[in-house]
Amino acid sequence: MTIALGCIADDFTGATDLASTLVKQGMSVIQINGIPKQPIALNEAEAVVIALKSRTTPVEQAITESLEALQWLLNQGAMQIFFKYCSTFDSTDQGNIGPVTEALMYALEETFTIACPAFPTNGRTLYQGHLFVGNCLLSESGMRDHPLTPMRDANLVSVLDRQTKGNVGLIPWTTVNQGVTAIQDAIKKLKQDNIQHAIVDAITDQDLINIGHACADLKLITGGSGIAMGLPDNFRRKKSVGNSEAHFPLNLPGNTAVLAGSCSLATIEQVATARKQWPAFPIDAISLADNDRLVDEILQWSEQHVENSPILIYSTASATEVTHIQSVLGRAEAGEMVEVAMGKIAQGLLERGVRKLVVAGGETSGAVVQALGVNAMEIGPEIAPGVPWCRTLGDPNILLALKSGNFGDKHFFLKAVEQLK
Ligand SMILES: Nc1ncnc2c1ncn2[C@@H]1O[C@H](COP(=O)(O)OP(=O)(O)OP(=O)(O)O)[C@@H](O)[C@H]1O
Ligand SMILES: O=C(O)[C@@H](O)C(=O)CO
Repeated sequence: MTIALGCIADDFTGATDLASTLVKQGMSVIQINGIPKQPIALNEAEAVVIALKSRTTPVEQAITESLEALQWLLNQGAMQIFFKYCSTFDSTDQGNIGPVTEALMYALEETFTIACPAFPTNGRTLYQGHLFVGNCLLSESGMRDHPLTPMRDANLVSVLDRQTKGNVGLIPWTTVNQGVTAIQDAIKKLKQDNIQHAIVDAITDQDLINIGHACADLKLITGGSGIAMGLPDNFRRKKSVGNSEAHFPLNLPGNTAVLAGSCSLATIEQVATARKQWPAFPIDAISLADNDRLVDEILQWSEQHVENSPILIYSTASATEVTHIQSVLGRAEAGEMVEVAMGKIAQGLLERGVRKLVVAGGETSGAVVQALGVNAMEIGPEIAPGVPWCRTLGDPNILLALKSGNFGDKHFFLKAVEQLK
């Protein structure tokens, strides 16, 4: 059995977001964390999402890993490749979206692709090439102050142009709104005009479905999870996928914990709400650098509470606090240090009987999933748009919810735990 769609996600929360979108559209999907080192039972999966932690790694490393993932997916028979990045286009002028896209295009001998991060259900829309988050431009949203990829330009044609060797064009909403044939004609015209990348406007789910249908014959599609909504239909038309429903019970015995390493605005609110209900431990990043016993202290603290209640452990801090911490420790160093600590805390929590774990933040989720050695997961019920519960395949046997920093309303952590009852 070969797979139909092969996906490469540049972070772990993004991967579950995409996998959940495909599952909701009736595809059977497995998420694999990292490039598989051994054969993995694909259990008749129609799509595989390989989760990488390549959003903020050095460009060359992101390219190498993405190409390895590509080769693995092609070896499984993938007929189309999807490169998933963040709905807020998280990247820097050096990359990694542009360089990874171009490396994948070269390897696939493809001369054209689209870039569409829109995700209207979560407030990300694209108009005239400009990305909006809710009612403000990306550059005026909380993403302005992201700890690793501050986004200060909302014009994605310019942003992508700075990251690519090829030429970047636009398929505007006036075209997208005319439907599939108009989008296909625009793609033909852009190709004739020697354009290699098109930012594609999208405001509604119907726009995304039409764009997905119009791109049935592209070897590579890039974007957020929204654009994947139309893809299962393309394969269904070719009779290469069926209509599956993913369900598994959320009744695993064991303790429950939430680890938040995201400093995004939605997570800040979610932490503020949950800490009023549950025992909570704030991690001070500067103390983490000074005190090499802090992780052990946190785990000792967890032992006093975790049998009786879900617990929350968070490094989440405001933009002002993060700026201060980064001025003391360095941007990358602070991020890395908190991620390593979160990985060790997650390992310690599993040793203390935690079997249900919510993690907030893509980089944080990557660090935690890698520390726990979770190789693959299947996708279960959604807690909020873009965030499903997942069940690990193999050891350790746990339930995981990997939440993108800015997803979910302020009750998200409480809702996630409520679903376990
Ligand atoms: N208090 C802090 N000070 C400085 N850096 C921090 C702090 N807390 C967390 N970090 C780092 O900030 C980064 C947050 O990125 P992460 O991807 O986990 O969250 P996010 O960007 O909000 O989520 P997503 O990528 O899903 O949108 C991580 O590298 C994390 O270690
Ligand atoms: O697209 C999104 O916003 C998310 O899936 C994500 O990638 C956050 O890291």
